[in-house]
Amino acid sequence: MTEENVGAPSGTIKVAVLGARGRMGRTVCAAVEAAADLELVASLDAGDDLAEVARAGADVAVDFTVPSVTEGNVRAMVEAGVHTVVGTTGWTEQRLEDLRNHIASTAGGRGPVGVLIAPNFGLSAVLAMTFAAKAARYFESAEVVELHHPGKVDAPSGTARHTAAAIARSRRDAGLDASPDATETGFEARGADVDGVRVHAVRLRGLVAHEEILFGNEGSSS
Ligand SMILES: NC(=O)C1=CN([C@@H]2O[C@H](COP(=O)(O)OP(=O)(O)OC[C@H]3O[C@@H](n4cnc5c(N)ncnc54)[C@H](O)[C@@H]3O)[C@@H](O)[C@H]2O)C=CC1
Ligand SMILES: O=C(O)C1=N[C@H](C(=O)O)C[C@H](O)C1
Repeated sequence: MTEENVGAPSGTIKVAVLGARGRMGRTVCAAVEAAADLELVASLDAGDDLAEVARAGADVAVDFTVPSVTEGNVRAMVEAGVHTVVGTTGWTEQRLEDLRNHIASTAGGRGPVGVLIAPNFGLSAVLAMTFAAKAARYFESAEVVELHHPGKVDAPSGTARHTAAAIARSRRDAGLDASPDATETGFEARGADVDGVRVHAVRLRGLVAHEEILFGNEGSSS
């Protein structure tokens, strides 16, 4: 075995895609079909039978569906012993905790099951979240603005929620107080409160996905 293929899978990985007719699902199907070491064995969308994933012998399922169904899908995959990668947003801390408990209490006939849930796989988004968490401790004020296409069903975006939660954690660890805010009326114009960080969601035809992370101190904002 050469150094390059240490840890590489010994054979082709069989992949099922849930939400296969959607924007991301179609992209994932195309990427799987283009990869030499992956095989697309099932492409499911709304109304299809999830049991097809196990019947097709999938090793891994990729879920890009909608927030209202993703948790049920993942539970079904865990019960079928299929590892799952989830890009679908809408997960809350409570839903994640419930899923952890479900995984722990489900004896998978095919051994331990891994589940990866990420609201964004984009390099720029992951770096932005990392840098935001680092910067947060140095600023009195922090707010997040996300801008998306009008077909998006959840608000704020999963990425914005994740960003705000990371900023909030960093502020707590640094012992910072709440961001200053003298608002007395019109709270509905101040965005969602995610762990004490205000998050604003814009929906505009022509946009795809953007995020702005704003920090401010007296005399210095970015
Ligand atoms: N993690 C990431 O990097 C990214 C995450 N997303 C998230 O992924 C999700 C999907 O986004 P899009 O592809 O743009 O949405 P979309 O609306 O284009 O596709 C969703 C698909 O799921 C299908 N679906 C609905 N119920 C289903 C069920 N019970 N079983 C199987 N399929 C079902 C729909 O028919 C549709 O084809 C959203 O939550 C979005 O926020 C989107 C882009 C990147
Ligand atoms: O629905 C989308 O389009 C996107 N959703 C994800 C999110 O909610 O963060 C990721 C990206 O913003 C695109």
